[in-house]
Amino acid sequence: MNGLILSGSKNVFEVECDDGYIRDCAIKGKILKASEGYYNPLAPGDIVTLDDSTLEDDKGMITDLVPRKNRFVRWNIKKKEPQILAANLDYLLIVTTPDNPPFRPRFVDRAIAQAEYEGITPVIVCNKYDINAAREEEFQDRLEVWENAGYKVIRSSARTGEGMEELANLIENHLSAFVGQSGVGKSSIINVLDNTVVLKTGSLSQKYGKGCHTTTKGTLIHLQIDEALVGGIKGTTANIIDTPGVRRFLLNDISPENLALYFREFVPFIGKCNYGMSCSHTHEKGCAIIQAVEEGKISPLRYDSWMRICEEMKSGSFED
Ligand SMILES: Nc1nc2c(ncn2[C@@H]2O[C@H](COP(=O)(O)OP(=O)(O)OP(=O)(O)O)[C@@H](O)[C@H]2O)c(=O)[nH]1
Ligand SMILES: [Zn+2]
Repeated sequence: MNGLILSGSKNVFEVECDDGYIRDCAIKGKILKASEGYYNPLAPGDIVTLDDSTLEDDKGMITDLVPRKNRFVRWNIKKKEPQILAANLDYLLIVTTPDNPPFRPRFVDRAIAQAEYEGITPVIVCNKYDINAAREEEFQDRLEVWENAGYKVIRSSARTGEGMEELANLIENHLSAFVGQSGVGKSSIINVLDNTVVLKTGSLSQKYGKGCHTTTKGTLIHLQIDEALVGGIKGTTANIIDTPGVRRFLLNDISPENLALYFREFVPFIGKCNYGMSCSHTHEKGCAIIQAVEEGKISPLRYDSWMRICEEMKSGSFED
């Protein structure tokens, strides 16, 4: 039988099995090959195979991992290992705010780059759009820069409901993961999309005798989207992985030399510099990327962001 990983830590995983039961499962025998070198072997969104012969009503053993479509990974600076936050995603919803917590465009740019690297579609959800700081020019400019580069930006407020229909229509029938700093409003958004979710997770925990909803680990949640958000249609669902709020988001598996490949609007110019692929795009004469910045084809804000992320990767020191 197969199952879907809802949550888990290093050893025990909550698996929603094809027969509808949710079981606590450990991995049978050695670690899974596909996950060697990672902090966690499995993540919410993973599909696994269970050992039929040892299956109990509430327990089981994981024998295999069904190959992933993609996975969203971050470098876990404390554990010094890459950490898989979610697997098999359709969208990565990068939640940010104009203020409170402070706007961190580079957090968003890093998350976009990592999503591009993994082949996941990133979407920027600018929550708390109701607050005054959202009116500031610098902030508005950034949102436009992302839009001009080809990314979808949803201006949302869990407080006023703005943008919630747009978000609901995007995520319906898909699997998406939220990433963002702590306090940007991920849980609040989920509660607006489905105001029964708290109740539902509560009864689920009760049924299985444990409190499974902590914010320290990612959890896959089945949403029944509020019908008012989807044109009055009942029974619209979406799957969401709520990842723990992170203060910093560090890139994994991407080198400073390759970073430009994951800045979408840089790609048409890569390889066209006078020094070809050995160009560092920082000072060289005849650099196609610098020229694109000068001609307004690449935003100076994104170029600056790219340069700072390159520098922090080389130096190993991170500001925000
Ligand atoms: N003004 C305003 N406040 C909001 C909005 N969304 C959330 N908040 C507030 O922001 C605070 C943090 O919201 P949460 O939903 O707990 O944030 P979170 O991203 O889930 O935080 P973590 O669980 O720590 O990762 C709460 O006090 C919310 O009431 C919004 O759209 N506008
Ligand atoms: Zn160049």
